Amino acid sequence: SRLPRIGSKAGACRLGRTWWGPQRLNSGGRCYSEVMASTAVKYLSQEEAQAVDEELFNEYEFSVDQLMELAGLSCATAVAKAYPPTSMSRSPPTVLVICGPGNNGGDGLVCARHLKLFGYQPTIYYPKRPNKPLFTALVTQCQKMDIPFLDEMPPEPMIDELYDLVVDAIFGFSFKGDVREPFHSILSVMKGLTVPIASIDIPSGAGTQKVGDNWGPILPDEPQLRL
Ligand SMILES: NC(=O)C1=CN([C@@H]2O[C@H](COP(=O)(O)OP(=O)(O)OC[C@H]3O[C@@H](n4cnc5c(N)ncnc54)[C@H](O)[C@@H]3O)[C@@H](O)[C@H]2O)[C@@H](O)CC1
Repeated sequence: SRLPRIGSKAGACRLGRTWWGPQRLNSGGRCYSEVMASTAVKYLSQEEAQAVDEELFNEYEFSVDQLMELAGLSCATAVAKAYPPTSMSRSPPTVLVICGPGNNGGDGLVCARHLKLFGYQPTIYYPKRPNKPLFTALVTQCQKMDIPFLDEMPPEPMIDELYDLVVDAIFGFSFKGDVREPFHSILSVMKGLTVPIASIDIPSGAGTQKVGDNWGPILPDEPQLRL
């Protein structure tokens, strides 16, 4: 069963003053808290999410791996709240984490590691791996925790049969243009899935400028958990 839409982290942001200083996120001359006054959750546009990122790097001097660890842990925590292991049909519940070629994929690797610690049985599909120490280290850490990596994207019926949940860590706010292979084929398979999909930041392939309006060019129109 799919859950109602839930937003947090970079794709959406809770009402109230956030620790990185929401007044910097302006919209039409109004400060962020005014923009959000009438709603409990505000989705961030691509520019807003990137501006938060820039500020964290440049002014607060966070490193990528610090932020990625927090992002992945937050996502695993959100999954565990929305789909507690005790509520799933299998024990331990099985999760397929599909990782893309950028930092969103890195968030997925970290998320998989924490899901394992939270009592899930994650499996990773990571078809396009950047040759950078940050990502090779994340892969090593998952391997050391006996999290298996698939060589191929399983077909739709197999995913529905073998996994309780899919974590979509393919693209975040740097996605643009038409989806290139191998991700076009991967997203086509995901579109037909009946298991719930938890997307990190935004559903992969969705236009970030239309967050909240149009999530469905690639993934199912049904509700998804967005982290
Ligand atoms: N910027 C950062 O350092 C951090 C970013 N994080 C998360 O990572 C995400 C942004 O990371 P990135 O900037 O690496 O970008 P993404 O992970 O969104 O994607 C960039 C990658 O996707 C590929 N790509 C883009 N459009 C494509 C298309 N149409 N078809 C096929 N491939 C395509 C690019 O070539 C690049 O390899 C955010 O959503 C953010 O939450 C977190 O890890 C925290 C740290």
